[in-house]
Amino acid sequence: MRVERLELDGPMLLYPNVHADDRGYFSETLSLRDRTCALPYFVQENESWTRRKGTLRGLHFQRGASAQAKLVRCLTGTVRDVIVDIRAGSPTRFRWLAVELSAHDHAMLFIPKGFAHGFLTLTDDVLFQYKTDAYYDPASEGAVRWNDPTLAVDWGVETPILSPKDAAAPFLEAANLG
Ligand SMILES: Cc1cn([C@H]2C[C@H](O)[C@@H](COP(=O)(O)OP(=O)(O)O[C@H]3O[C@@H](C)C(=O)[C@@H](O)[C@H]3O)O2)c(=O)[nH]c1=O
Repeated sequence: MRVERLELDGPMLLYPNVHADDRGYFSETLSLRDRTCALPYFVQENESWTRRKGTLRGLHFQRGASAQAKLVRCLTGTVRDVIVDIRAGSPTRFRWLAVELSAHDHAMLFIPKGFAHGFLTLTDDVLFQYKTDAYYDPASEGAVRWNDPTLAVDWGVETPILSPKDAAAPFLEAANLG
């Protein structure tokens, strides 16, 4: 596993070893005995499929004791993945970063607790997988509007396809960050 630190403290890009041969490849995408970097114990694995390029899911988080660290990756297609530091007291609070994740480069993004997360599909047919270290808890779900002017995330699109819930998400000043 190769680890690439990012400009915010905590998130990491992880590149598992890939054993290629004539048939294709084999890769251990997660092993609890790999001590290359400290990862939490993941209790839930999620998968979402997105039909259309230009679809945006986010920016989402869970509050308090239900806060989730996530390990995310693309199984088919490519996304622009965005995380926003919403950690109380963090010197980089409200800074965001974006990385491209694609099925081709095998990259996984580790997102610690205390980050809001979203992604924009850059291709049709995106299969996205993520593990979380806390269970889904609808009562503690939070969101910030994708185009919040204070955050000013550069998504590279003006009119993404959104769920009704994400289209109506609160702006940062009204959001309950927990
Ligand atoms: C997140 C989640 C949703 N659901 C249900 C609720 C709802 O009926 C349906 C779709 O939920 P959503 O519209 O919230 O799905 P989606 O917009 O894809 O939400 C996801 O977005 C990305 C960016 C994340 O980081 C995830 O943590 C999650 O918030 O799935 C679960 O059953 N378990 C879960 O863990």
